[in-house]
This record gives sequence, C-alpha cells and structure tokens, in this order.
Amino acid sequence: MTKTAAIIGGGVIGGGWAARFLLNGWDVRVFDPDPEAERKIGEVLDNARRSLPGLSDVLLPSEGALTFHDDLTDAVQGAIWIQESVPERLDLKLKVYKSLQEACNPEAIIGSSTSGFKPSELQEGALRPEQIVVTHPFNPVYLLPLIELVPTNKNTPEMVDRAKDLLKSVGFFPLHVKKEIDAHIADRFLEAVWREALWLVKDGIATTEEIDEAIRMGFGIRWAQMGLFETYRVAGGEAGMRHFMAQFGPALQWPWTKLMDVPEFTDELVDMIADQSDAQSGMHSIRELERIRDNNLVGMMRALKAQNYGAGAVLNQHDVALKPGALPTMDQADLSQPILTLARAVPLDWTDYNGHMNEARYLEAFAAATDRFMEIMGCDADYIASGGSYFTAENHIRYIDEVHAGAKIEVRTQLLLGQGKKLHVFHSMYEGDKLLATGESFLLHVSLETRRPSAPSAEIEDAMARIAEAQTGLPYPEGAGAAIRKPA
Ligand SMILES: NC(=O)C1=CN([C@@H]2O[C@H](COP(=O)(O)OP(=O)(O)OC[C@H]3O[C@@H](n4cnc5c(N)ncnc54)[C@H](O)[C@@H]3O)[C@@H](O)[C@H]2O)C=CC1
Ligand SMILES: C[N+](C)(C)CC(=O)CC(=O)[O-]
Repeated sequence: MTKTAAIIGGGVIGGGWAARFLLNGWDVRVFDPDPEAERKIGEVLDNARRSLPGLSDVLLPSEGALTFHDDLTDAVQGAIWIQESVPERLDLKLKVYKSLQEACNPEAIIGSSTSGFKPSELQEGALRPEQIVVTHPFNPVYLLPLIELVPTNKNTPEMVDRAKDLLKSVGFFPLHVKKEIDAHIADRFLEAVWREALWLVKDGIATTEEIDEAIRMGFGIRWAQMGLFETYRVAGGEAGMRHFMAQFGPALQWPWTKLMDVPEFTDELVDMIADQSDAQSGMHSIRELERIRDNNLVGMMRALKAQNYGAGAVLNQHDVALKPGALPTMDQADLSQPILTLARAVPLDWTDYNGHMNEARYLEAFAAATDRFMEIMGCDADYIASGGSYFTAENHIRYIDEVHAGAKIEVRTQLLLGQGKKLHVFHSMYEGDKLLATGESFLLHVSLETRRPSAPSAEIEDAMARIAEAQTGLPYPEGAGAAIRKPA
C-alpha cells in the first residue's frame, strides 16, 4: 500500500522532503499558508526529478501523488510520517504540534527539520511528546543522505527503529544522535566554520569568493569522502592519528581560531557580505545555482558510488533495497520477446553541453545491458570468478532520438546468435514507446587464464539455445548489420 507523508511548511526544506518522499513512491500532502508554496514546491520538484532518479542504477518506484491542503488537520490525514519544516521559531513549532496532534494518527512519526532546537524543547507541553523527534536534513534534502535523528528518552526504542527504517526506505542515512545538544552534530561544525568565515570577511582578510575557493579547491572535496578524523589519520602519515595530534596539538594553544568571539551583524558587515556574494555569484539565479549544485553533487556522489564509499555506499544500499524484481531473470522473462536488460533514469552526469545524453553514455547503457544479458545466461560473477567470461569484439550504435536527464529508459535485448564462443546481441533503447537508439554487439567467450577465445560452459550453451529457440519468431531487427554508408 502506498505510504503517505504530510509536509508542514513547504519552503526550501519542506519542498526537498516532499520531493524525496514523492520520488520514492510516497503520496505527499502539503500544508503551507504561503500562496506561492505550490509554485515553489513545483520548482524544487523539477530540479529533483532531473537529479535524484539518475543517482540510482535501478528505477525508483513510480512517483506518488502530491496534494495541497488549506487546512493543517486535513493535511495530516492518513499520514504515517509528518515532517515539520516551519521557520526556526520555537513558539511557532510548538503551536503547530498542538494543532496537528489533535488531528493526526497517534502512531504517526512527527519529525522536525529544526537546525538547532533540542527534541526535549520541541516535546515540551506536547499532547504526545513520544511522537515527536528531530529529523534534521541537509539541503538539498532530495539528494543528500544525512538525517540527524535526535530522540529523547520519551521516544521508545521501537519508535526510533521505525523512524530509522522509514528514513532508510527513502534513501536517507539516519545518524542516531544519542545525546541531545543545541544544533546537533553537523550544524555545530557549520556554525563554527560560518563564524570563522564572517571574521575573515569582516577583518578584510578574505572575500566571500576567496573563502569559497579555500574550501572547494581543497579540504571540501576531502571532507566529502572521508570526513574529518579519517582524513587527519591519513595526514598523520604511517604513525597515524597519534602523530597527527602530537604535531598539531600545540596549535590548539595558538590563536588559530576566534571561535568564542562572534562578529556582530552590523549593517556594514551585512552589506559587505551581500555585495561580495553578489559580485561572486550574482550572474546566476538561485534556481541556476541549485542546478549547478545538483550537477556537481550528483557527479561527486556517483564517483563515491563507484568506490562504494561514504555517501556512495549509502546510495548502493538503497539500490539493493529497490532492486528485487527490477529486472527479470531467465525464468521470469518472456523469452519469446526481447528481454528487459536495463531500466533506469538518465543521471545528470550522463548529459553534455548539448543538454542531452552524451553519445558515450549510450554505450555505457548498452554495455550494462550486455552485462545483464550475460548474467541471465549464467555468465554471472561466480562464473567469471571461475575463469570464463565474454570480451566484446565489435559494437555498432545508431542514435535515433534525444534523451534528457531524469528520463526513464529501458533496454530490451534480442539474441541474434548464441552458439559456441559467439554471442551476437541487438539492444533497443526506449523511453516509453519512443525508440531512442539501437546497439549491436558481437562478443566472444574467452578463458580469463589464456585470454583467448574458448567454449562456454554447457549451462551457458543451453541458456543460449533456449533463448534462441524462443526468439526464432522475432523478425531480424531493422538496423541490425548496418554500417555507416559511404557518402554519395
Ligand atoms: N534552509 C536550510 O538550509 C535548512 C533549514 N532547516 C530547518 O528547516 C526549517 C525550515 O527552514 P526553511 O525551509 O529554510 O525555511 P523557509 O522559510 O524556506 O520555509 C518555511 C515555510 O514554512 C511556512 N510556514 C510558516 N508558518 C507556517 C505554519 N504555521 N504552518 C505551515 N507552514 C508554515 C512558510 O510559508 C514557508 O514556506 C527550519 O526549522 C530550519 O532550521 C534545516 C536544514 C537546512
Ligand atoms: C544554516 N543551517 C543551520 C540552516 C544549515 C542546516 O541546518 C543544514 C544544512 O543544510 O546546511
């Protein structure tokens, strides 16, 4: 059954939560008194649709239904998750909980996006404090996996586990913060860095742009993949963390930070920062900057995915959770038809300067389809480990139509020849019914020991024979055997 989330407050963060739930198949009900909320969420969703689905190497569930409600009590009906993302004011948040707890399912989880309030402050005077927990996300909520999950002893362990499971089911990484504290874990860092940066600008040491360069050209990239302690361990050389601490310990006594001293937000400082920020980034609209940010994040996160490390490992786990049933096995497939060998959304980093999928990525998609076809025939990871595999000898791609980031594509594969060491397949790539491209591949079975062509196992021979027999009724595909014609 489709799950339902209520989003209370649909600004920057509420819009991101709405997109995350919707694109993971949940129905979403929004309450926000802002008459512009529907437009704003629509724009966030457009950005999310082009970036999130392609982070997965399998298809996300079909999108849920999005509805807007004029009344808070109406919005929470049927919701098993209620995400509060109203402005960072304690009185307002408490007022919202009072109204919504009178109408919502007592079993629903009420998560607060608060950047800094402690859960005990949010539970104060609530009808059912045990229902409220901090679930602090990071912008863009539809892409970044981290949620700081901060409960109190009023929340039962079962409720905390249920919250973790539901967050994981939409691809989040819930970090259980065991002891409540103002601003949780991550915002304490962000606040420390923000305060230092304000001093650097105020004291005329660096501009906003120079500070951003100092982050993004160096330690920002490093932090993105290893965090703080693991990178410092490496920085300690062979002697590791102890050596690092011995070397840089004395600096703790030196004036390397102004952390305890906060610059006052005078008009002059606000103007200085806003002007520098305009000079640095004013040539882009906020929506453009969001798209630039999303493009960069997707590229970096997909690189981490290939390494199965950090945020990339979380994405891979989400794919595994989504995968069962995504592609048919030999026994599930209708072998008399081309077999579904790839179903995914086009990732942002597959698109190029022409605003569509780059030609090289068609080959990447067809190569993945070939890998899947091999797997279906029995040439899987175990078989390859035993010493047999296929090498591609020839490929031919026909580019028929354009495809854009976020588009759901499918590849269906017909066996043209599967005999002895020879494997000849014809892939057709579709978006819905629209044919986008065809890819023809000729492969040879090899021994990974001799690196020479060799006969496949009897099981693979049998599988090829089964598919070939089932597909005898299929016409020879249009475009198979084609070559680039000599210009007239
Ligand atoms: N902006 C950020 O970078 C982050 C913000 N947060 C937290 O998320 C929460 C929301 O922040 P933003 O989305 O940035 O603020 P925002 O100002 O973009 O959105 C707040 C939304 O709440 C709506 N609202 C106001 N009163 C309401 C009410 N009584 N009922 C329902 N909706 C109401 C407003 O119309 C607005 O659309 C805050 O607690 C903030 O600390 C958390 C992570 C990051
Ligand atoms: C600036 N901030 C405190 C609102 C930041 C956050 O809460 C998290 C984020 O997305 O950076």
